[in-house]
Amino acid sequence: MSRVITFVTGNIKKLEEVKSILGHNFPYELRSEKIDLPELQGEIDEISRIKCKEAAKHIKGPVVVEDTSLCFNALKGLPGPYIKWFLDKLEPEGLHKLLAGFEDKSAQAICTLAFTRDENSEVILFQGVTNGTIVAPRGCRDFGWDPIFQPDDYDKTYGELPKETKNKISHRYRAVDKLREYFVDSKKSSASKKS
Ligand SMILES: O=c1nc[nH]c2c1ncn2[C@H]1C[C@H](O)[C@@H](COP(=O)(O)OP(=O)(O)OP(=O)(O)O)O1
Ligand SMILES: [Mg+2]
Repeated sequence: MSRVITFVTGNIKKLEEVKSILGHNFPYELRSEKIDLPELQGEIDEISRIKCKEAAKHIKGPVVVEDTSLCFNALKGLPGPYIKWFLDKLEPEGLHKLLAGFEDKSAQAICTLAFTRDENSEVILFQGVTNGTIVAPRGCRDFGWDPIFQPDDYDKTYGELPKETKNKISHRYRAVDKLREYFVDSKKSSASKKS
């Protein structure tokens, strides 16, 4: 496989986090391309697979895409993959208020990375989940719903935690770590085949 993988995303904050989590310990060059890909309705895995195929059609080479869901347990997993549209209209305050009538404020942040070599290859998914609680907004408002998501075992929201801490425990960290492992291992086995 060529040494370049293109990360197709319209979200600069995601890109920053993925690059910082990957660090220098990744055997491929990650380039980014900003394309607003269609995201169909459906289940998380299916949305990611189709988004990835779409990206591969544009790039004509190895691509990775990312889709982030925020699932409220009291709402049986909604907003889930539709979090972007809920956030745009309701802002973090309104998202928190959605749960006003419910005792259960627990939620799951889910990052799904989808990789394919090209349009006709299979799509491989790497998923990371971080459990937490939805709270009234606190902290930095730079990135999406960070101010209302308080990960389990922490008394601060993603928006209050230092970036380095978020990047060690986040849904994105857990997904990127699986992807890195996959590529580091596949690099090792192709190197050993050559020798
Ligand atoms: O760690 C995060 N902390 C807080 N907010 C976050 C995070 N990660 C994604 N988000 C927001 C961005 C978007 O409002 C929605 C996911 O939607 P999602 O379609 O995956 O992202 P997007 O459209 O911004 O970028 P892309 O071009 O990669 O699809 O949640
Ligand atoms: Mg999107």
